[in-house]
Amino acid sequence: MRTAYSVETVRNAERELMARLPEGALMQRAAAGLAAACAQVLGRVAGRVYGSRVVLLVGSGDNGGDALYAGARLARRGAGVTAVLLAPDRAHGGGLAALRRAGGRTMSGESAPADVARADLVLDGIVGIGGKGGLREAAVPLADAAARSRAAVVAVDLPSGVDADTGEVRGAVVRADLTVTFGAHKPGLLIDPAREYAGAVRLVDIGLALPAEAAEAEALQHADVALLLPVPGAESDKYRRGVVGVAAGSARYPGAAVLAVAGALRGGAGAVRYVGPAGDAVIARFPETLVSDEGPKRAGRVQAWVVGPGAGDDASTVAEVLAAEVPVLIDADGLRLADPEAVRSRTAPTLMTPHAGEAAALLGVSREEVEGARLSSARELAARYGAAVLLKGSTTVVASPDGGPVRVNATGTSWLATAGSGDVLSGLAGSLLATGLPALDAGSTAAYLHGLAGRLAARGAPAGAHDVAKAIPAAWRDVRGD
Ligand SMILES: NC(=O)C1=CN([C@@H]2O[C@H](COP(=O)(O)OP(=O)(O)OC[C@H]3O[C@@H](n4cnc5c(N)ncnc54)[C@H](OP(=O)(O)O)[C@@H]3O)[C@@H](O)[C@H]2O)[C@@H](O)CC1
Ligand SMILES: [K+]
Repeated sequence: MRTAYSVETVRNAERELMARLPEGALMQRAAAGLAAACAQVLGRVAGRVYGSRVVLLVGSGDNGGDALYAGARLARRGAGVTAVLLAPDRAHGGGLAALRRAGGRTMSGESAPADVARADLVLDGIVGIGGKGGLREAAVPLADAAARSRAAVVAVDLPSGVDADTGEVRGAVVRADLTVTFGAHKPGLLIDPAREYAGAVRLVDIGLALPAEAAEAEALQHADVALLLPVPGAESDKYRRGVVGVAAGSARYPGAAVLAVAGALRGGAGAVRYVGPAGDAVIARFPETLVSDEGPKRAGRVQAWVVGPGAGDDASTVAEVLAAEVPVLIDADGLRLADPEAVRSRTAPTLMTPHAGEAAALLGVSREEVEGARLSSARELAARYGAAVLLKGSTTVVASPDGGPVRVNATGTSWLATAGSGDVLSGLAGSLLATGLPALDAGSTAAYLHGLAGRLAARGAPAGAHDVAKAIPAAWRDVRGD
């Protein structure tokens, strides 16, 4: 699990640890890890540290201090290190002295872009967790020069200018190839749009003790998902494995039903019941489906429902499903048709799976606002509806109605932005709900498998939603290491 903590939590842990350590010890740990990472990068881009050209972009806080001390370590190994001081009279004194002792030189910002252009490595120490808003004006030409240069850009703690707590980006920011972060991941390193600017992320342990219950966001990894995946025991029959009901599709959109069933069949439930007008299309493709056209109430027992994909304007089916006392996943048209009060008053878990446009409509804001503030949008929707919310997109986030860390999915790929891919995801997540996984686990596990399946199906070329569904078993095997 990659776990991210808020700036406040990190600062508290830092204070506690600092009180027990000699002054400056934490910064030395950070700088040592940072310098080691930079040395590796230099090995790749310049062949070696000795003789390579390093430019440090140094702001007025401790983030700049980290950069200066790391620069000093690289200078001692023979790198030519130049520190560009954005606020010369406020740069970290100890760091500056260390760099000068090691033979590094300093300069102010104006003539720096030329040096940046010639560098092998640019170390972004403009601002870290103490930053507010995007980059200030003086730093923008340097960030631009770094982006244009062939240098590798390594961000200290965070790409400067991004919001550490939310992943929001307001204004100019540094684009890094690698971010070396200290003590803990920050939510902004896991959530788009900020995540995209961080490049690869490496965590340097500096000994902070972070309370698990204070986590703000977490990203599942293979091992976590492997533990969550339901595996049938020797005693299982199809009913014990769970039956998922899919109420989806319409005469106009039969494909949504087929794709939701395609996902549901690969999500671990023992059987899939389909209810709706697309039964013939579903059976033609998946003869193992139990089909009925008598509505959800009369369909027979299920352990979870999926409602909404391709539903058109069929509000009564949505209402009927919401009245069921089993977990319900609401997607697509169902999100628009569901009565908010009926969702809020449900006693069994509900999982809503909007994309940014659907979330925006439910929140009464623009799509851009949701895309720029994924974390708060998902949390806000979850609180309003008393439901778990899986907000799909460049980073899929899943928020619980009762707070706690959001799950952030790291497996997504832009190849998944294809028609019908959401229908597959809803079937898959509903199937996992039917096996008994809680909504947060079902949603995040489904997003993980779905992302992986998307990658496996695409392998760098366009793939249709049905290809993604077909690749789910391979994703499952990959996660379990079979
Ligand atoms: N936590 C830990 O355990 C450890 C933390 N460590 C390190 O300390 C870092 C935090 O240091 P920090 O607190 O000094 O804040 P930092 O990020 O340098 O920024 C503050 C300065 O930036 C300025 N500034 C603000 N906004 C700006 C903007 N948009 N654009 C430009 N400038 C802006 C602001 O200026 P002012 O507003 O005062 O004019 C202020 O002077 C942390 O990220 C990590 O690297 C490690 O060394 C060891 C362990
Ligand atoms: K930085």
